[in-house]
Parts: sequence; C-alpha cells; structure tokens
Amino acid sequence: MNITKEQVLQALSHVEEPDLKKDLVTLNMIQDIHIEGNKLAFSVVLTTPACPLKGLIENACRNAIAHFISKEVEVTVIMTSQVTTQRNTGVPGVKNIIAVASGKGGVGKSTVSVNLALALAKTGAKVGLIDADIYGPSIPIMFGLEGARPMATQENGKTRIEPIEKYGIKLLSIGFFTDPNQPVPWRGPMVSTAVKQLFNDADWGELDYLVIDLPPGTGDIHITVTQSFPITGAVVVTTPQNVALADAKKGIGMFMMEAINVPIMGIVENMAYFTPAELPENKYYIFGQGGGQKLAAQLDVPFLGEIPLIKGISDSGDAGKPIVLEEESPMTTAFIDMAQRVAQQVSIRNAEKAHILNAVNN
Ligand SMILES: Nc1ncnc2c1ncn2[C@@H]1O[C@H](COP(=O)(O)OP(=O)(O)OP(=O)(O)O)[C@@H](O)[C@H]1O
Repeated sequence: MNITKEQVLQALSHVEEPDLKKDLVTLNMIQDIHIEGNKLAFSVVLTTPACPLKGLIENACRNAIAHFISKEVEVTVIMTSQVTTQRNTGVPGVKNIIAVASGKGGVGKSTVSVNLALALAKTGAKVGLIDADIYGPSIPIMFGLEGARPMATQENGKTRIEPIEKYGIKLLSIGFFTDPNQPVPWRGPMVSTAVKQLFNDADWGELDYLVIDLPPGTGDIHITVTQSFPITGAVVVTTPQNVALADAKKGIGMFMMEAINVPIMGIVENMAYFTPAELPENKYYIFGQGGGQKLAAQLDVPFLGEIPLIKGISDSGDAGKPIVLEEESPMTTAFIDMAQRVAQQVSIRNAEKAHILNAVNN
C-alpha cells in the first residue's frame, strides 16, 4: 500500500477537537508523521496532558484513517501535549495562572487548590502552588511542611527564593515566612508586597500551571494579584448551603467587575454530598442538591464538579498527604475529573484569546 503524508493530513482534517471546535490539522496538532509500507505513526499534540477527551480524540483519529484511507493501515497514535499560553503572566516561564477563590471561609478552598495542583501534576503537567491565604495559610500543614523555611539567596542585590518541592510540585506559602505562634496583624501594603514576592522573587522555572490559593472573600490581595499578574482564570469553590452560594455569587461578581476582569473557569461544589467510606455508591445530599450547578447555570459559567464530604479528605489534609495522592479511590477520581475540566477551560480560554489576537492582527 502506498500511503502519502497528504492523505494522512487530509483524513485527519476530518477530526474535530471537540472543545476548540476546529480540526486537528488546522490546529497544528498532528506532528511527526512516519510512514513505512502499511505502517503509520503520528503524534497528536494536545493542549494539556490533563485532556479529558484524550481517548475520544485518539479513537476519532484511528477511525478517520480507517475510513478515508484503509482499514489495512496499522496505526500508532502517540498522544502528547504542549500546554498553551496566550498571555505574558508576568512571571517568566509560567504559562498559566489559575486562581482558586471562595466567597466564604472554610468551604474547602485550600483542599481544592492542593488537590487540583497535585492532580494536574499527576497527569504529567509542570505545576506550582502559591498559598496566599494570609488569614490561615494551611498548605504547610497539608504538605507536612510546618516550620519549613525555603532557601533564599542573594543575586545581584536581589533576593531569590527557592520554592519547596514535594509530591512532584513546587510550592510556596505565606505561612513559611510567618511564625504561626505569633500571628502578625498584616497591613495592606505589607500584604501586597509579601504576596507579590511569592510570584516575582521565586525561582519557579518552567511551569504549565501556577495555582494560587487566595484568601476567602474579596479583598486587597485579590486586587493586588489580579492587577499585577494576568490570571488565566478563576475557580470558585462553594459548599451547597444557600449562605455559601450567595457569597460565591459575590466572589464571582468581583472577578467579573470591569476593573478586575478575570475569566471565571467555573464553580466547584465541595462537600456536595456525604458518602460513607464502606458504601461509596450511597450519596446523601445533606445540605441540599444541585445548588452549585444551578448557580453556574444562572451565571453562565462552567460547572467543574462535585466533591463529596469524606472524612478521609480532612484526615489526609491533617496528615500532610493530600488524598489525590492515593492510587485508587473515588476521591482521587473526583479530583482528577475536576482538574481535567479546569485544564480544559484553560485550553479553551487560550484558544479563544489566540482567535481574538489573530482577528486583530489580520
Ligand atoms: N470534601 C471534604 N470532606 C471532608 N473534609 C473536608 C472537605 N473539604 C475540606 N474539608 C476539611 O474542612 C476544613 C476546611 O477546609 P480548607 O482549609 O480547605 O478550607 P478553606 O476554604 O481553605 O478555609 P479558609 O477559609 O480557612 O482558607 C479542613 O479541615 C479540611 O480538611
């Protein structure tokens, strides 16, 4: 059989990337085509290793080759990725900044930030995490790093902070620089300077995603961060109760304000239902069902998933080993699904931005 590269590209131009709504060839996602007799190999370069549609896209490619060329072709598809970016994040080497916020305190914003960062890393992405929650930095405890002090060096009169590496991600917490036994009353300008240093003075290296755990509510830090660094998008965490949902709505309203203008990547409903460890298929919606989903529909923003209330989540946080690190548990699946949806939103935003930039330049 004589297959040509043109035939392969022609066949694969019938495969659409479901999120980006263009075909794989136009999106330049097909690379390294090798043909030897009836053997064909090529790479599909996805926009994130956390792509939830990986399997679907691979199958569509195989079907297109069988349909448009021949069923006799032996196809090897290599699924790889190159995370996209469309803006200068203000932090060299960092492609995307994802802010995690909540209207109310205690809804599980830090739990979601940590498990989101680790889930993205688990899919193969390069990930960093900043804990900017000055009122209660909980990330040191969740990583078993209480009392840790990151290395700092002086370079040409500038301080360089080395983020701490654990469980495959790089992290810095405002808590590494304060004494938990002597809470300092932070003043506005001090906070802004300290938080900016976590971005600017740290050696983050190359990162696909930098996740930032913001303090609850809306305040100075939100304004500092969103105005100093172009955020790819915000993930808003809520619990199902009406008070939490009302506060989440306020939080989303803040990001949507003209002066702030951060895209909302979606809502995560934490503690959505209770599941007993011994009966994981039983779901008890003790605080009411579907509130997060309804809010997302009302505000026309994506819904990123429900995370159950499970004692293991809080135990693992306290024990310094977040639950998503467990190999096989329904919780790991819930957090990985959520992380995939977040990565999907990042890719969609970046593609939309590229489209707008192209339209402006042409
Ligand atoms: N899905 C869950 N199941 C069980 N416990 C949870 C869950 N999510 C969070 N928790 C627990 O609830 C408490 C608060 O969570 P977390 O610190 O993540 O909230 P937060 O919104 O970041 O709080 P803060 O307002 O202090 O920043 C922690 O003890 C955490 O372990």
